[in-house]
Amino acid sequence: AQPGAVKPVAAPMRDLTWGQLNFLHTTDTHGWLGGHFQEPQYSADWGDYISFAHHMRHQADEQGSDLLLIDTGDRIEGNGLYDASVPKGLFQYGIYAEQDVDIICTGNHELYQPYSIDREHNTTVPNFKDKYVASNLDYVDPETGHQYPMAQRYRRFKTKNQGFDVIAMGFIFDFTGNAENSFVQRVEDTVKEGWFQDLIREKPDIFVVIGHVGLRMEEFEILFKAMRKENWHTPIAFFGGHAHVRDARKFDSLSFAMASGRYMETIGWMSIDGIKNKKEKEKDKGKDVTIEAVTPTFTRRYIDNNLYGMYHHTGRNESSFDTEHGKRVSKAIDRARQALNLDAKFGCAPQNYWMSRAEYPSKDNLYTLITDEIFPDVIVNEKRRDKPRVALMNTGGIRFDIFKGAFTRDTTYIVSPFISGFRYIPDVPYKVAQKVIDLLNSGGRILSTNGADVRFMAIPEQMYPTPSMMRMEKEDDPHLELRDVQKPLGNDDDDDDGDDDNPPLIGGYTTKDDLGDDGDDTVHKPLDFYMQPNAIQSEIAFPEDGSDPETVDVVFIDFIQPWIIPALQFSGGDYTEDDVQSYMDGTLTYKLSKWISENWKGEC
Ligand SMILES: Nc1ccn([C@@H]2O[C@H](COP(=O)(O)O)[C@@H](O)[C@H]2O)c(=O)n1
Repeated sequence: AQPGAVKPVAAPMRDLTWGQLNFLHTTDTHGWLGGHFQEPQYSADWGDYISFAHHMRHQADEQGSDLLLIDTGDRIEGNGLYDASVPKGLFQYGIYAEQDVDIICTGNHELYQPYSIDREHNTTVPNFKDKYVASNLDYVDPETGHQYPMAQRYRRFKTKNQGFDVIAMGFIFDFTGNAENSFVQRVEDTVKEGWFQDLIREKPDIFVVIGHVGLRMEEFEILFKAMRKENWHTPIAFFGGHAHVRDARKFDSLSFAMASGRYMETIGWMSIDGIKNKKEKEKDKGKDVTIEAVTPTFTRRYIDNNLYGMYHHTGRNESSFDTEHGKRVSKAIDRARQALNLDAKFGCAPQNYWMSRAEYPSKDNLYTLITDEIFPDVIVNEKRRDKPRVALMNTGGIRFDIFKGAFTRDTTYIVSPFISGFRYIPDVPYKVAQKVIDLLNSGGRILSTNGADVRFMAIPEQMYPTPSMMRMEKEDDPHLELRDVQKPLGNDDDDDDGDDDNPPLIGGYTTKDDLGDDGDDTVHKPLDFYMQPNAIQSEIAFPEDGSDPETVDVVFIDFIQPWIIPALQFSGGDYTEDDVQSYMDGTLTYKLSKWISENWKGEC
């Protein structure tokens, strides 16, 4: 773990089940290679993960099973380690590549900016060579316009110990926000491609389909159906991401999918037993047993990313766990963090502000802080200072909670990593402008049928409800309180009895998935979760007498322009992109850090 990170706490643990073929899975790490400094359960860093994987591979070798490492994208954006350097990712790419990942693919965050697409193409793909798979993603050379696969479309290889014949593919969901030097092919089109149709007729021992795809999105279903149509008997293991949740889904008795959370909080574990290789299948045929009888068994665990759990699962301890390689990488992370001055303090948060652990609006809610205190101060165009305005942003633009205490350079990028700025449409009749926020928050179908799916403004966890989310108590409440749903760890361990042999439960993920509710490796106390709106709004410089203004400036974070224009049109405003202008200089990230340094001056 990094110097200064809180130590993990003891907790009741569930063991890992090993099979013939085993996997460790990371996804949506978003630059959190240093781990979580303030949350004990997620405080291991990338160097620790390297040591952990080393011991787990060793264990696999000893017992003659296999272990493969998977990563399903969104490795960048969301932490100072990536975002604070110029150019972005100066240290991140090299540190990440120290882990020996066996199958790796791309996420949407690698594709938002031309720069990060180029880095993927000229750095990550060469770093991982034949381990990188890009089944529906092309790179487009900006100079020549030449379009070609970002990496190989699939990977076929034999596992080290069991000699399983594996065919692996790597997908990204049908993402449309990618920059022009990339091309994402819709999955429904990829499955019609000749190479795909030929490949799924092959008879490997197992297909491993990885993807930056939420398990409840339709892309994996399309792939599953296309594969099963031509290949009834080969097991398929899916690894997904994007939705930032712990989840597992059973497609049929031979196919299983898991997703492993976000931000280096979770390391996914899947094991498969009962896979038959070619020789065994032939033997069965001799005994007149048909290959239809092959029924693999799948298990899954969501490992909390901390040293307590890593020691537990490897049977090691403080003196026997670290490898030289792991230690070297932890040190490299520390050096990079220092070079980037990530601990530089902008201010002291007077309390915790939660994204979804507190209801919106309420005094502990981070979005309430933004609408009530930050926006009124920072959303100002000096030439239009006195003009009444509504200022809108999407809740998905905020990525993490603010904890009481030091708010650092690192925190700034953790909370607000994007480079989005503010635009506006001047002098919109208020009777038009006032309808926009409701359309963004509840006009889902109206906007979505016009190509602006409002789910994609919200935090990823809310986009595709999982069984955890379904465990709701008040279904018709718009600010739904979910009990027992997965939520990150809290430090509210009020049960603490100080008894280490029987450790008290600490708040954290209590995942429910298609296999049940025993997936988390750490038994947690559940935390509350409140659904948040897709977008939030501040009304600024409105008439003091409480009357409605005639017109307002509609100011919005640039990311939501594709929703704002149709919402205005549905509200009766005849606006197009041509009416949009820049409102002020500076990104949300910059405005936020400036506001904090001016307003949270206390000691911490
Ligand atoms: N410039 C951006 C980019 C993304 N968002 C929000 O993030 C969501 C996607 O998050 P993933 O980590 O799951 O890819 C997206 O739907 C937006 O809500 C943003 O606000 N600004």
